[in-house]
Amino acid sequence: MLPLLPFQPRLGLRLPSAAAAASAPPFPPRGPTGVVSVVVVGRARSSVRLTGGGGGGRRRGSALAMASGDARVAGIASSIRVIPDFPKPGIMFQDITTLLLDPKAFRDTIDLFVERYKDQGITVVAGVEARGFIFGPPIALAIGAKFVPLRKPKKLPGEVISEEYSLEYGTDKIEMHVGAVEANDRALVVDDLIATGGTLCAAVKLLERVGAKVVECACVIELPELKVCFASNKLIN
Ligand SMILES: O=P(O)(O)OC[C@H]1O[C@H](OP(=O)(O)OP(=O)(O)O)[C@H](O)[C@@H]1O
Ligand SMILES: Nc1ncnc2[nH]cnc12
Repeated sequence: MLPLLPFQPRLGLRLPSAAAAASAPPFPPRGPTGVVSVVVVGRARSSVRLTGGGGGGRRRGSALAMASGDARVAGIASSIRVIPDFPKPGIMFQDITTLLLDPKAFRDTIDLFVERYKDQGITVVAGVEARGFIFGPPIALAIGAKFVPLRKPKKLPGEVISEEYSLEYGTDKIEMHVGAVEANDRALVVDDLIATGGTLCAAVKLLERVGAKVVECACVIELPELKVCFASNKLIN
C-alpha cells in the first residue's frame, strides 16, 4: 500500500454526519426538468448548484449525495490519497490509484453505483478519459449496459464528434465515436471526480447532441472548494 499523507481528512470525499444522512436527498433523485444531476459518493455540498431546464428560467437544484449514511463510504474515503502541488503548485490532487490498491474499497465503490443504477433502464455508460475508464466498465457490465469511452483528442480511430471544455488546470477536449450512442439510449456519465464541472458538461453535451437522454452523472469525488453550475448544460461560475 502506498503511504497516505498526514494531512487527511481528504478534500474529496467528506464523511457524513448522522444529520446529513437523515436529510439525504430522496432516491431516485427528482431534479427540475432539463437538469442533469451529479451524484457523488459521500456528502455533497449545498453550495453545489445545478441550474437549467425548460422555459428559459434558471432553476436551482443540488448535487446529490449517494450513500452518505453508508458505512462503506468511510473506507472509500480513507483509501484516496491527496498529493499537494500536483500537477501544478496549489493543486491538491486526489489520487484514486490508492483506492485501486484496496480491493474492498474498489469493489465497494462499484457496488454503490451498481446498487443505484441497476434498475434505472440505463443502456449506455459513458466513461470520461482517463479515470472514468476505470470506474465505468465494471458498472456497465454489472447493469447490463454498453460502455462508450469519451476520449481525449485524436485517440479514436473512427468518425467523432467533439466538445471543448475548461479544467481546473487547463483546457481540453473530449471526443466520442459517431454511432456509439443512439437517440434512444439512456446514458450514465461516469468519472472519478468533479472539480469545475467542465468535463461533465462537455460529456453531457456530446451525449445530448446525438439525442441520448442523460439520466445522471456519477462521480466518486467532489472537490468542495469549487462551485459547479449547469445552465442548460453550460457551465457558469
Ligand atoms: O470538473 P473538471 O474541472 O472538469 O475536472 C474533472 C476532470 O479532471 C480530471 O481529469 P483530467 O482532465 O486531469 O484528465 P486525466 O484523467 O486524463 O488525467 C478528472 O479525472 C476529471 O475528468
Ligand atoms: N484536484 C484534482 N485532483 C484530481 N483530479 C483533478 N481534476 C481536476 N482537479 C483535480
